[in-house]
Amino acid sequence: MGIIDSNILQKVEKYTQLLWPQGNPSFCKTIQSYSEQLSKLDQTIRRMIVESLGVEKYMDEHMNSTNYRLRLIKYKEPQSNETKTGLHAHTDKNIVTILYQNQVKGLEILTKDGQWINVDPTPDTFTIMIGDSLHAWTNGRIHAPFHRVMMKGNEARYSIGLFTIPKAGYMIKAPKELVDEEHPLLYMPFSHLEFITFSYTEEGMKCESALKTYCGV
Ligand SMILES: O=C(O)CCC(=O)C(=O)O
Ligand SMILES: [Fe+2]
Repeated sequence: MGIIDSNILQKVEKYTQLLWPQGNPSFCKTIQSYSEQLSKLDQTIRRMIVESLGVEKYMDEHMNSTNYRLRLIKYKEPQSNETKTGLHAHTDKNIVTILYQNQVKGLEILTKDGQWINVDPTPDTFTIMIGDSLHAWTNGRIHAPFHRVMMKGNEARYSIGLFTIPKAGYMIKAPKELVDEEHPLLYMPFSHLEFITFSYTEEGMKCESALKTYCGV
């Protein structure tokens, strides 16, 4: 289930009507309040990234270039001793993803030296993932990791992801201050929507990095 603009109550109410035509105020309030609070965490993280790269002059442009989408996901228990893939290995295509989950393990991240490691968050932990669009905007300074969900055992896994997404029409382009001889431009400017569309094509799905294939220099 995916809710666009989940930090805006009217948008959540409109979506909720599809599931509960008579309305569900408690669901709406919970979703909106969760999204609003985590959007502040997202903004803190992005401000820290922009500052740490010394490109504060792009702060407003960057902060105003995004929307939020909330996704609620259920991974069924395999009900056998075999490990089953819940979600194939991928990089997120957006800016930042903030994940929260129940206490059923399954999320794995590929380290830069090629090892799959388990993510095992405590109930008071969020997992923050950088997506391809922020990786490209920082001209590769920040890594967007491959991750996947592997299910075993007999309990379902639930996760909730808040995805920060570039607004339609916004062109993702690394600030010129992040491009120099030591750091040549890695990706041509691109539209997130067009990149997503490419990533779902046969070519986009079979290449190792949809981002590199789509707009790599
Ligand atoms: O369920 C999770 O923990 C990961 C979800 C995820 O990677 C995604 O939706 O892109
Ligand atoms: Fe993901």
